[in-house]
Amino acid sequence: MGGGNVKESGMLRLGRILYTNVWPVYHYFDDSALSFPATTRTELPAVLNRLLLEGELDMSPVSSFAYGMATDRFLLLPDLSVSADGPVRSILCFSKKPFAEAVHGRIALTNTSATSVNLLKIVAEKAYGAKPEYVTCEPNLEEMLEHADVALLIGDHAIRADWDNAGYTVTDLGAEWKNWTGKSMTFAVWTVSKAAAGRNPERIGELADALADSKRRSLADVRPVAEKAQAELGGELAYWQGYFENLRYDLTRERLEGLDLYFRYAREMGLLPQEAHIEIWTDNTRIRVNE
Ligand SMILES: C=C(O[C@@H]1C=C(C(=O)O)C=C[C@H]1O)C(=O)O
Repeated sequence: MGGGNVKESGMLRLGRILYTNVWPVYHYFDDSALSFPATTRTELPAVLNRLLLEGELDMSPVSSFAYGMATDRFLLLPDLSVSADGPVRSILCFSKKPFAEAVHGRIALTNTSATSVNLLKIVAEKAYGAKPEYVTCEPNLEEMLEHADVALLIGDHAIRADWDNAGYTVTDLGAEWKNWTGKSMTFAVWTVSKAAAGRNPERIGELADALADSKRRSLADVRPVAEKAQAELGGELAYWQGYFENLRYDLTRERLEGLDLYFRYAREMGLLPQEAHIEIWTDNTRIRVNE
């Protein structure tokens, strides 16, 4: 069945990030329990970014940078993000020399990310005054460091590489951003296309509620999510509990300030083609009903 048919049948096309960091938002979410038909594609962030921007998805978490590329066509679901107010633990630079030295050389960037690769460019060039050379690579640490001074990995690739760390210096990009700007950093946001939001506001409301509800239940007790992560990826239960408790899944004023600054720097460096104006979806139908 082609994309056109899916659209005509009223199916809502959802995305989901493949990495463990989004699990609290999905642990108690079931797309088949929604009152309307929906399909979910689970992919690496870079793939979801492309699918969303090409109009192949109606609602998806994506790299916040990808949202910044097209704020005119998309809205953010409220109170959802993958953020960190300091160390994130899974967005890591590996280097053989201290980061402040290595950052002036050659940087290997994972091809799975958009937010973090641009965050590293901002930090390297604005905070460290570096003019590095960048190469984009598959997320394989040993291969990356054969040809580069710094390797950036994100998500589960970063977590596994950190566990196997063979003595590399590890620099957490969330911590770098916080130390430099004093702000939190938002890596992923849940976006809905303005077209889909206009067509089906009730469905978007139901979806936003279901995701928020799953998140609330997961964060009230992260143990079940941490146990699932341990069963599927290994590691210690305490590691996963600490990992999920450290991440921020909200979209408060503080998060938006951090994201806004990131977009501003990205624009200044020519990484974003235009200014990014953040706009959050609100359920106008519900407000009208309640008035
Ligand atoms: C916290 C993380 O955030 C991820 C980072 C992304 C990016 O750099 O583009 C995209 C989605 C997020 O899930 C992580 O990967 O560890």
